[in-house]
Amino acid sequence: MKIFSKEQIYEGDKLTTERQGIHSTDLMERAGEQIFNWMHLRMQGAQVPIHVFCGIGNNGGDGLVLARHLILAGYSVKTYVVNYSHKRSKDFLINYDRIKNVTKDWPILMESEEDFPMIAQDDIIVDAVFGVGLNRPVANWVQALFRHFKTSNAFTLSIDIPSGLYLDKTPEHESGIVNASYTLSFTCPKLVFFLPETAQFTKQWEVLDIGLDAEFMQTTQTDAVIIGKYEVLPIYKPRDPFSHKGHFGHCLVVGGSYGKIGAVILASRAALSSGCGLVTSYIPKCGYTALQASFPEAMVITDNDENHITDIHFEIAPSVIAVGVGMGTDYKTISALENFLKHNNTPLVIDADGINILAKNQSFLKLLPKQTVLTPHPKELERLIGKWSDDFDKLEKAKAFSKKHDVILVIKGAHSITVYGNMLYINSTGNPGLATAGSGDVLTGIITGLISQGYDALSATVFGVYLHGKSADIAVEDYGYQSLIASHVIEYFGAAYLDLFKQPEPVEDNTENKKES
Ligand SMILES: NC(=O)C1=CN([C@@H]2O[C@H](COP(=O)(O)OP(=O)(O)OC[C@H]3O[C@@H](n4cnc5c(N)ncnc54)[C@H](OP(=O)(O)O)[C@@H]3O)[C@@H](O)[C@H]2O)[C@@H](O)CC1
Ligand SMILES: [K+]
Repeated sequence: MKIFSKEQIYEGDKLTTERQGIHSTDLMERAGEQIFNWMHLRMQGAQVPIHVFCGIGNNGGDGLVLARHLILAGYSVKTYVVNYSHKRSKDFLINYDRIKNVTKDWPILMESEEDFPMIAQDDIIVDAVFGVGLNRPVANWVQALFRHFKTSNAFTLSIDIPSGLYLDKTPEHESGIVNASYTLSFTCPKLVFFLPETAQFTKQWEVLDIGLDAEFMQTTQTDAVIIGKYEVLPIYKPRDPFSHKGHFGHCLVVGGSYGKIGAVILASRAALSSGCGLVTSYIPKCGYTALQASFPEAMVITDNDENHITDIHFEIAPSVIAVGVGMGTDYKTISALENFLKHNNTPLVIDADGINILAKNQSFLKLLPKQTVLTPHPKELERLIGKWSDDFDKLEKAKAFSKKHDVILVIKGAHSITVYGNMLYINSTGNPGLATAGSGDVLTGIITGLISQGYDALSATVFGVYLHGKSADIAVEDYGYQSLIASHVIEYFGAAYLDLFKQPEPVEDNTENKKES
């Protein structure tokens, strides 16, 4: 699913009215009606007090349309205008008149804290104060209103975006943002729903289709995409019934150190379970028995050193090499990595201490083959690209780093984001159960295994991140968040692959994107 920019949203709006021969007020009517239908389906006429807070722009206009429909359907509604500016939008004013014609009274005007109404815990708040048009800090009294929403503990439904969130930057003050229980977003989800600093402001979200022009939706290129089943299905390579293991490549996993051989076992098993033909693990001597005993499908090459990788030298011709899991940053390992990189032309996936070594020795970066995949967690990313001031700055720095070194970066997190050049691929699968030892090693193995099967590095990364999360989503049904461990994620890969061909999820459902409340 595409994530449109602010400019693209306004452009889509304009094109739709032109091409469908409708007025912008009609589009607003559709938007408000969609929200009404969503609420009506769930509330079935229940007489719960609903407080609809409207701004003075088009987000407020949506709120007025909704309030009118709710009133006409017999709900108990109070409508407020949060009068933060006198510059009212044209479509707001049209709907301001329309609601007056229905209620024979103007909505309640709010201009300061004295105007705040009582809101009981069992009431419903509709937040139509600011939409995507927010472009400067929210006035203090409006921030106080948002705090008033929060302290009421009432269910808060935000229209399009929780008010106070910008589309393209991190807000100045956390207290100036509505804490939405649910957000109904038009046309596409917003990037801020996926970033660590702002994701917390909506517990769940859903996209409502307001019928924007189909050609615009299909042909507009966006620089951010959400990766769900529909996006990965075209990537999937079906198996030829006459294929044999030689067709799916040979992965070499280099890593491990005394006490951290398990990381290599996990990555190697994950590579094989993701479908590669052969796996060889390259480890210090101390891990030989553990690896052979726990993972008999692997072949093993040992370093001359007992406890560390000190030389990366082999006679085989792998199709892809993973480096770094459990490897440590011993000075002999650093020099082994440098020598290896100087001679290597095979595609690489680098994780964990491999990334830490690159971060401290940035001259090694120019030795990487094109489209090397790096899978840092946030701390490793910071070491690699430097500190960032906020999430948007982080993404800009990651893009610049990716372009400069021609690498694919996976920013691991609740919504892992693959960055390549200017593009962001935001993963929709995964759950808090993945915050557990070894889950990163498993991801490294999957991506490596997919590259060895002939997926290009970017497709392998995007698909690998998706499968990793999907496998955890299926496994968590059996283990719960607390008991899920990295090995389970490997065991459930099969189910994750099979899930690709289950009945496709309906677009409205979006269950992959709903967070735990
Ligand atoms: N295609 C779609 O998706 C559709 C979208 N629709 C809806 O339109 C919404 C966008 O509406 P919008 O452009 O009128 O902006 P909105 O957020 O209502 O803000 C209003 C104005 O407030 C101002 N302002 C900004 N910051 C401020 C501040 N801190 N304090 C005070 N004032 C501030 C700023 O005006 P300015 O003063 O800068 O000229 C801004 O324009 C969108 O989210 C969706 O709900 C649907 O109706 C139909 C189809
Ligand atoms: K809003």
